[in-house]
Amino acid sequence: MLRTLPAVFNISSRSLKISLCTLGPFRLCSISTQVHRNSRYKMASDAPLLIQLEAASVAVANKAGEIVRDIMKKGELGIIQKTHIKDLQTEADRKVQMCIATSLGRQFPGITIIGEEEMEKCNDENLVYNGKSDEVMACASKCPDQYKNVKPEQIVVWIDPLDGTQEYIEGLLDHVTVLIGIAVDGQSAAGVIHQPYFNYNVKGDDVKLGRTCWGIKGLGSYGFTHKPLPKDKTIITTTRSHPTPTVQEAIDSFKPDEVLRVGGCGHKVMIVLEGDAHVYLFASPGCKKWDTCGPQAILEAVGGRLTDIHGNILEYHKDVQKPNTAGVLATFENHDYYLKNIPQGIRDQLKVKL
Ligand SMILES: Nc1ncnc2c1ncn2[C@@H]1O[C@H](COP(=O)(O)O)[C@@H](O)[C@H]1OP(=O)(O)O
Ligand SMILES: [Mg+2]
Ligand SMILES: [Mg+2]
Ligand SMILES: [Mg+2]
Repeated sequence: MLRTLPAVFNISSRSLKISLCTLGPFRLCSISTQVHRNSRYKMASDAPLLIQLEAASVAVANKAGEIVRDIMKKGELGIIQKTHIKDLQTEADRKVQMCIATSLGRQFPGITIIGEEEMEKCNDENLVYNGKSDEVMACASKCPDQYKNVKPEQIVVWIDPLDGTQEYIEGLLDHVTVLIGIAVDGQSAAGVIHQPYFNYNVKGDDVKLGRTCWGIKGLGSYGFTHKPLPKDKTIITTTRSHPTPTVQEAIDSFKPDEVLRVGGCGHKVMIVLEGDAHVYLFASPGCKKWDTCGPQAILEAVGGRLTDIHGNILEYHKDVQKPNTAGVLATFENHDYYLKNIPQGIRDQLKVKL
């Protein structure tokens, strides 16, 4: 398997060019496909582009959840190793990325799409989906002023087709999420966290499997409920499958009453959003921009924050360094209190590389 860096998907007006950067000599693989001048896109309601893109992202994330469940049901995960033993990829990672990237790329020519996995030419039109969430489209009139006139060239869509691959492989299915982040002028603006296995171990005929949470900064976040955090203790959520001594040292510095060790960036941000942990702390460069762009928008749309461990706002323009080299700190409230708590020794170990 070619070990690749993320593909950058630039969709020009008439053809779809996929440039793949590999660890070896740079390989430009351009696949020209007639991009449907999507009449629906042209004649679409006069909802702002950002609203339409978020609506399409919610809809395609639900479709992606079906793919994730179908592949698990079939049991042929097609696991391969990327850069190291804890950096795996399955057929679900590959297929979901193709589904989301192709579906959004065809509907919204001119946007930039960056995915975690390598892109191959779409070989199955059943993967292409151009629905839009009614719930999101109904918010068109409430689109925040700063996003009303956003143009395609201002947008970068960050796709983590399957966050929590390690846990998916190990069968910890409720740790798995599908993440879509929408950045405008390099700043996280909107996001989708889809949980394909939400409720999967709840019995009952009318139990709905799967859940999609979404949010737009300046508008709000939907699909979950937040309960007040306990005042008499500190609960931290952090990695279960990528621990390092620095990650542990940072956690110890908070003297937590409880540590929830679970997989997935999206899953841990959901834990913070729902009020089950005061802080998500990952003092490691392991997370990438596709892990954080979407969850950050949803969190910030309800007053939370997601920064690196120095408190810097993460950048999401198309040329940004993909790894979040200075870690992740996410809170629903009191972000500065937790930031101040991180020892200088930890900060010195995790430098920002833009
Ligand atoms: N060392 C690493 N190598 C590869 N991916 C990592 C690493 N650390 C974190 N990640 C990515 O960040 C996510 C959050 O980390 P964790 O689950 O350990 O809390 C992981 O699910 C994984 O995303 P992905 O599963 O999409 O590859
Ligand atoms: Mg991965
Ligand atoms: Mg991920
Ligand atoms: Mg992933």
